[in-house]
Amino acid sequence: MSVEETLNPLFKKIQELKPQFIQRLADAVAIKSVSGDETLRPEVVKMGYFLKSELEKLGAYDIQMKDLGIQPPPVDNPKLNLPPVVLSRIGNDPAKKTVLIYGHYDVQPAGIEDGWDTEPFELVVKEDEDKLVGRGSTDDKGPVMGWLNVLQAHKELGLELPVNIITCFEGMEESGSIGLDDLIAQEAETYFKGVDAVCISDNYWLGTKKPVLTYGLRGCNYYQIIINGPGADLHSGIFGGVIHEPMTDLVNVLSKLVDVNGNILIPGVNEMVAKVTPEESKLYDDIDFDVTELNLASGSDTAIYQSKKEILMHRWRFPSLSIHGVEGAFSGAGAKTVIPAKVSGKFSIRTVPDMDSAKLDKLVLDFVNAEFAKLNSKNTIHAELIHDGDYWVSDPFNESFTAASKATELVWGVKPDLTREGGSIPISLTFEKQLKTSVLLLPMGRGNDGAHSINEKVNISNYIEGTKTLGAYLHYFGASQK
Ligand SMILES: NCC(=O)N[C@@H](Cc1c[nH]cn1)C(=O)O
Ligand SMILES: [Zn+2]
Ligand SMILES: [Zn+2]
Repeated sequence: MSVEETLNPLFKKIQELKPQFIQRLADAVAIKSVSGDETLRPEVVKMGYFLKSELEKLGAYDIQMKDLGIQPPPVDNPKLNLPPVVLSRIGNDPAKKTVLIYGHYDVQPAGIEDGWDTEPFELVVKEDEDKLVGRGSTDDKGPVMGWLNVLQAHKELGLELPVNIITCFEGMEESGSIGLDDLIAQEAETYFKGVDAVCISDNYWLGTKKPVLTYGLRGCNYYQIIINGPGADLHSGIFGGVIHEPMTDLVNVLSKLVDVNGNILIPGVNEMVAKVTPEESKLYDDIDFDVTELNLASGSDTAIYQSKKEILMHRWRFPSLSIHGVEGAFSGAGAKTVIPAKVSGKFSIRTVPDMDSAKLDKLVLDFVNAEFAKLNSKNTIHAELIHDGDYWVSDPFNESFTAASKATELVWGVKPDLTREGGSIPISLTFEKQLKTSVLLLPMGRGNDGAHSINEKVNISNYIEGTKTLGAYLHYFGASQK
């Protein structure tokens, strides 16, 4: 039987199970597994056990909830446990290839007060708009549920899986994948022995119409600058103008890092970036994208660059520096006249080939300290790296990408574009190095899904056709020579 003949009943079954698949995503979204909020750590752990229970029902075995120990500083609670990594196996046939599926079950923070139209942790099904709205719907609970859906459809059909599967689902991806590097190194020759390919579904199409396969990611080095001043928050009418203010110092230092056109101002950073070659430049010509897609996805007309090539290069292959927020400052409604006593500014740099992470940290931290010294403030500063993760670029023409390309073309009726991505999945490079195997990024969602933003969604069609694509990928990959 051809792969396509096998896939026909599988696709029918996936279609038939659509209501159950949506319910599975709703159950997952309802768990507030925000890894960046220490108070919600029990919810992250609950989400890990939700996956364990689903995997058990779907026939996975040797399920191991890997304990990664205590979360290292900086952290408020010095005894905070990291959430478990969920390892499991489905199938152990030496004649079949083995695919490691990685996904993350933690999500970014979300609150209705951020501007969501609906409760972020209640999945809203909008059939008329083809949307499932809720935190994690596209990043990354939708795709993780997609893999479970594939297992369920096979089980209900009595259809044999074409490959052995190993799952590796983590709960700290949105917070730097703390602890996972070491686990992968430890398990490379044990639990993960014999893996032929790693498949990650944790990214997006470039736009809204054309599917893509992704062969590159930027890295991310995340920093904070803590400025300490008076012993307590103070009245600005009494102390304003007569003491050095931490917030003023912080704003001054932050303003030196990047200009309004996104140019990084820290000396030495841009010099580390690999030069664009004529061959690389040509790769951008055929990609289906333009500035209107960017404007639609950002919900604005605020693009710095107008040409496709400049936008994509600045998203994929040049570094960027974003200032994310300030902890400790007044941020509520109204007009509180306070001088915050201690503030912490958070920013990150998306890294690209050939930047050296340790060298970058030194350049950044030395620069921040030097700029603060120029202020002659009597406040104190502490600048530090919170977490880092490497960039990754791979070969998009290997067997795993070929299988994914066939799967995508079968489901969506069009050959996928080959893209890189501006976001980061720090563990991609670790898998490639430690398991000495290829990594493929096979996205489910669209470029306008609003990952990390308000009203995050996955289109219902992407959730269902994406599930089919994941299933088809396993079959095409399983059918190629071991
Ligand atoms: N879907 C991948 C993703 O959103 N990754 C995060 C990873 C990260 C790095 N530092 C904090 N989170 C991203 O922001 O790219
Ligand atoms: Zn993600
Ligand atoms: Zn994310």
